[in-house]
Amino acid sequence: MPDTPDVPRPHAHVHLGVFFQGVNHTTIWSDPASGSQTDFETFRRVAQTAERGLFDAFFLGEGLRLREQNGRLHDLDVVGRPDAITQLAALAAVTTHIGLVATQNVTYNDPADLARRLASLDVLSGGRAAWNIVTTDNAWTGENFRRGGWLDHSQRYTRAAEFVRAVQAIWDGWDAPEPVRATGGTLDIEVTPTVPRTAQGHPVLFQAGDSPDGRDFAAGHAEVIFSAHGTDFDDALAFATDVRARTVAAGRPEDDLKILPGTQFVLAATDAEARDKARWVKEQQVTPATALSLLGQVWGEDLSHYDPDGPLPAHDPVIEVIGETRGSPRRGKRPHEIAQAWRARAEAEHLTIRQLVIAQERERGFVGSPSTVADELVRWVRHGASDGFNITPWLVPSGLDDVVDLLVPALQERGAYRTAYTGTTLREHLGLRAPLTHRVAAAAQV
Ligand SMILES: Cc1cc2nc3c(=O)[nH]c(=O)nc-3n(C[C@H](O)[C@H](O)[C@H](O)COP(=O)(O)O)c2cc1C
Repeated sequence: MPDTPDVPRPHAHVHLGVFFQGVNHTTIWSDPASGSQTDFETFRRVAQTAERGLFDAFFLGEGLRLREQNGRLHDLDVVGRPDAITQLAALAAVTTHIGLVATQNVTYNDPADLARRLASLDVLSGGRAAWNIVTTDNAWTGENFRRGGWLDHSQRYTRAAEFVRAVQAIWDGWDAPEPVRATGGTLDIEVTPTVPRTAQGHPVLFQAGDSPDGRDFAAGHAEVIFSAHGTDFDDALAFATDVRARTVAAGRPEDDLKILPGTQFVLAATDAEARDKARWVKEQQVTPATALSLLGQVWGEDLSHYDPDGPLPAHDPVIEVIGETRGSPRRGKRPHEIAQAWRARAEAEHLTIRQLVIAQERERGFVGSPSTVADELVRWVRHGASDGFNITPWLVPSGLDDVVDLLVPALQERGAYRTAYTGTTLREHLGLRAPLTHRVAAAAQV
């Protein structure tokens, strides 16, 4: 790619992570080749494949309580996933370079405990750990914890900032003469650090949360932002531009915060074949049970006795608003309006329940031959729409094989992907500077 102002980052490389989604219907769990979402063998194969592909990181989300709909579990197709830090500790033993990212929330954890567990993972993995900081957007998780309930949106980010400052102080305070004291509206603690400093200073800080408060929090504290802007270039560029402006406003260089959107790749020998495959993937993702479960969220009742290959319910939804707190991506929206639009579409296009739910599924990610997708990824990073991608394979554990065997070489041919790991820590893989608190401390000493 030529060195022109039209290409603002002509030498930028693509960073890749793999997002193992333990629940949700992005992964096809019904395929005969699918592994179990709780079996270590599935995690091991995905992590080792990603490491073979020289990925920066293996990434796990977190859910401390199963999703519910009208008092019933409604995780789609599979239910339950093991604790992230425990899984990653096991993976540290069977990998050598890949970063290990644990999503952990700040609403229900405690800083001293979480600082210790994350630092332990970082020490034991030789500086490969990261913490994806989330606030958790549902109330029912709070019922699991002694504080009960949850915090409202702005309080969650106040708590997040106090929590992260406390954790960093604990990590940085390892050799300090006095215990670390951290106070604020949501905490008041005095901690003697228990784990030595790590090979990368301290774990890398990721963040996932998309509101203005969430973006400001990332701009102030995080080193990588995991976003949901991973399908449309213009949308991703607008997000990246906004986040970089916030990073500069927080007094940091704009490239201090790397942007890795979650996304999905469907690859085949030709673009046309990939489009056919993408249609098939979408159909497999929405199983009959998933179609009825997603429909039930809109109607506000259990519709599992309906025929997924039959028409939509003739009656209206039994709720006025889709519950804020029960794990629906359409939460807060008006079910009567959605039902009306869905019925109209089903009638006009002669769609059954399942066909309609499939048609309503949003596009996710990139579809094409390895060379088409590689060109597109290079365009994204070299035009600043992201620094790379956090890929959710649609099948585990084998769904990453073609990415590593076909897409990675295509990126390497374009000079946009490493050909070997040059460092050992996740901070080095991502090209990050020293932790922010270390730089601030060093500047204060000059
Ligand atoms: C891409 C992305 C991934 C997320 N992953 C998780 C997760 O694994 N566990 C969790 O509890 N919350 C997760 N969240 C939710 C956030 O923690 C946050 O509670 C939610 O986005 C609401 O905050 P916001 O209004 O700032 O976006 C995620 C959010 C985003 C945008």
